[in-house]
Amino acid sequence: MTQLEQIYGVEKAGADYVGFIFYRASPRYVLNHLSTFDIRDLNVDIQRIGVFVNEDENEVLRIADECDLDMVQLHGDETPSYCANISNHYPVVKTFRMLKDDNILWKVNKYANVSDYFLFDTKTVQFGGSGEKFDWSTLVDIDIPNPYFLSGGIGVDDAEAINSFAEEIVSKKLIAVDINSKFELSPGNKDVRQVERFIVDLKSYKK
Ligand SMILES: O=C(O)c1ccccc1NCC(=O)[C@H](O)[C@H](O)COP(=O)(O)O
Repeated sequence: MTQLEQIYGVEKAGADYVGFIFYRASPRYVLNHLSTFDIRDLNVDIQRIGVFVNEDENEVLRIADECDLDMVQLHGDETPSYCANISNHYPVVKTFRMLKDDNILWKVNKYANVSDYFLFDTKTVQFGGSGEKFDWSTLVDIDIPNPYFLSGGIGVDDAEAINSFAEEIVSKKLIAVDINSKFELSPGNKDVRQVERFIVDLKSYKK
């Protein structure tokens, strides 16, 4: 998210989290649009997640403090000891950027005790926000140790497939669906009406 009005819009639509990209190379780099104090002073009842890519640890903590973030999402090649240091201060969402034949458990197990949540995304040179679909069927039958976010190219027409995935045993630990570029008019400019429609489609499953 990069625009205050849209943050209030997605909160009203029922989103549980909003994400802010603190990676300078991203077209969604939030500090080109909002200040850390804008983020801190948001009057929302919604969790604020800061997304970082291979950032200096002290800088992550400085920004998280200044914005009063609720969680830190580590979307690069951060090591388990890096995650452990950050998780002494903030809940950590560790992202795994997956290739088709990756051994998922081998990748995630060493992060189980040093992060609170996992997030599965597609591996691309952009790190994130690529719109490339992650094949979540690769998670079925795997005993994922931590609660996780599903991500990677999710669009408004995926609600039905996600609702089916939610029937799988592996989805017991699925806590949220992370949406991004497929809900944009341009990078960082969200289509709030599409977000509303998607949330209605997902919540109709929950009822
Ligand atoms: O969105 C970005 O520009 C970005 C850049 C670098 C690291 C992470 C980034 N986004 C983080 C996310 O969690 C995205 O929502 C996730 O990659 C999925 O994006 P999309 O494939 O566009 O749905």
